[in-house]
Amino acid sequence: MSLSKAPILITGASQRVGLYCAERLLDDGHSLIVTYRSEKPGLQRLRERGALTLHADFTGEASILAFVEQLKSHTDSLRAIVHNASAWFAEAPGEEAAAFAQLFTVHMLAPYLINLHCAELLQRSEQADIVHISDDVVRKGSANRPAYCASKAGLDSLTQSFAARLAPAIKVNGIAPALLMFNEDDDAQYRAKALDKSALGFEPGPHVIYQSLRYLLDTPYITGTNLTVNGGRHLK
Ligand SMILES: NC(=O)C1=CN([C@@H]2O[C@H](COP(=O)(O)OP(=O)(O)OC[C@H]3O[C@@H](n4cnc5c(N)ncnc54)[C@H](OP(=O)(O)O)[C@@H]3O)[C@@H](O)[C@H]2O)C=CC1
Ligand SMILES: Nc1nc2c(c(=O)[nH]1)N=C([C@H](O)[C@@H](O)CO)CN2
Repeated sequence: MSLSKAPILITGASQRVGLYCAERLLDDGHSLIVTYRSEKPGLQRLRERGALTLHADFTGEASILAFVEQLKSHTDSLRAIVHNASAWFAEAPGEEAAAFAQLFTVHMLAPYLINLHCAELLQRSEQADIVHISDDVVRKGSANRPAYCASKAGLDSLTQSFAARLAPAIKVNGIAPALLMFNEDDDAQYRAKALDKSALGFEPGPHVIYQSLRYLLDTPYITGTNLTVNGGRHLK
């Protein structure tokens, strides 16, 4: 499938924030390519709306580079890359190294290799952006999920490095959310505790990430920046 104008690529867009932003970008008239790891109901709607859905499980260098080759067989340019794919879990006792490797791969190695190998596609677009979806938790660290937090901290470093390396043709920025959307299995106690951590105290939902993404895509003079979208967690 060859796409007309330079598409936007969002990784991990089969559900939740990625799926929501994909729908909004289609509403805005963008061509869209999304990656998914497992087939989910929302993907069919994206396909019906003309998005190209590519399967990708970022498990290591080979699978990441295989995805890049698959992507390049469908398009020779990109308007933007949104690195949204992510895993969020605490390392299980005895499985710490495997967990760290998995989180490093999805949050750092995949954005790193995709940016390196797809910069040429972005350079063919008049406006070009890379957006890394990070996490406000990097600000203070995480006792419960140190490996997750470290991998997101590494992603923040990549934001600055690629911003310096790819300027002026490509802007590179991050978005650092705190609580956006609860997961189904989050109980009432967890939800109350999480809401109490921010000054604004509510679950914002995925629209605040779309608003942040729209701002970064539309503003020509921002690069190397990490937008904090945390409801004022740093105030408490
Ligand atoms: N939700 C929240 O409250 C917050 C989210 N964030 C960040 O915002 C972004 C979106 O969050 P959310 O929508 O909750 O994300 P999800 O937890 O729903 O994960 C997004 C997608 O990433 C995919 N994924 C996971 N591992 C891999 C992998 N190895 N290779 C390819 N794809 C993979 C998942 O695929 P599959 O469906 O197969 O599991 C999933 O569909 C993430 O980067 C997250 O870290 C930050 C702070 C708070
Ligand atoms: N990939 C994911 N990352 C994160 C998630 C999630 O569901 N998937 N959720 C959070 C929490 O909402 C946290 O911000 C508040 O407890 C963090 N990252």
